[in-house]
Amino acid sequence: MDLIADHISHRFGELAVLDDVSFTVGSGEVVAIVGPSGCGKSTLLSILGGLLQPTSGAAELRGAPPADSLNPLTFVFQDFALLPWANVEENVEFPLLHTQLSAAARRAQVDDALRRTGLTDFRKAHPKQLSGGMRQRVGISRALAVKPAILLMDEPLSALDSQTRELLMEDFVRLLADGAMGAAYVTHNLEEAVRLADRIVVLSRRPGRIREVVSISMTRAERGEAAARGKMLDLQNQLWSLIRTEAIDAEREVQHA
Ligand SMILES: Nc1ncnc2c1ncn2[C@@H]1O[C@H](COP(=O)(O)OP(=O)(O)OP(=O)(O)O)[C@@H](O)[C@H]1O
Repeated sequence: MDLIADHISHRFGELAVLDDVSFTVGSGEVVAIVGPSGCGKSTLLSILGGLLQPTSGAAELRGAPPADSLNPLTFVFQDFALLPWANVEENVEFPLLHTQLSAAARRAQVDDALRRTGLTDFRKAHPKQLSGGMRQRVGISRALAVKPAILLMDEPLSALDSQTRELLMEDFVRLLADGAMGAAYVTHNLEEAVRLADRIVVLSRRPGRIREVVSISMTRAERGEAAARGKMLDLQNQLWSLIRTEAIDAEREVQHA
């Protein structure tokens, strides 16, 4: 199943936020979306997920979803968005409650999602008992429970310290390895983009237009190897050189606002 951004433009009143953005997230593909602060990345993700109607253009899904998918597009949020009063398994089961699934089928799906994120032993814990990294694993597990075709991730690791972020990136590499699930991945962090994405959409400052689409030819497994470090840094520098001037302008604009 493909997710298509088809000539998307968006305004909030007078404020032009996105300008004619088109790209495709192919089946099993990870597309990172990077760009200066305020260039419209989160707005674009909301449009892709159907939460917001663009001023013009459209977000479209093409092709059949996986047979057992309850929700082909599923969000993973920066702040985890967990229910504080519910334990881990209840949080993961939550999106399944109003589906046709039997209690036994729900249980099987929750068990599978918990296993894939290493949370089986934490199923009775409450969010406040968990570290930030484990909370985000619950957020990811909840997304996996509906068997999505494409994850929509908005800065999923930015609330985490650098070591936890590294571990979660390894989790993502593992979860994405079989190519069954794709992702649109909004991030400020160019290391995450280079490590996880097949292609990186670089937006200009607001109104966000596509400046460039950078393809990463190495496999994700290769990128984790020490020998790839130099190449990875080159790619990050290439991205930073595309963004830097506009990031400075965007920062000044925010400070003067
Ligand atoms: N609901 C809204 N109403 C009005 N303006 C909005 C709304 N949501 C976002 N904006 C504005 O639209 C612009 C783009 O916001 P958005 O959050 O999409 O950018 P971003 O690239 O994700 O930002 P950041 O990099 O800081 O996370 C910003 O100027 C923001 O203030």
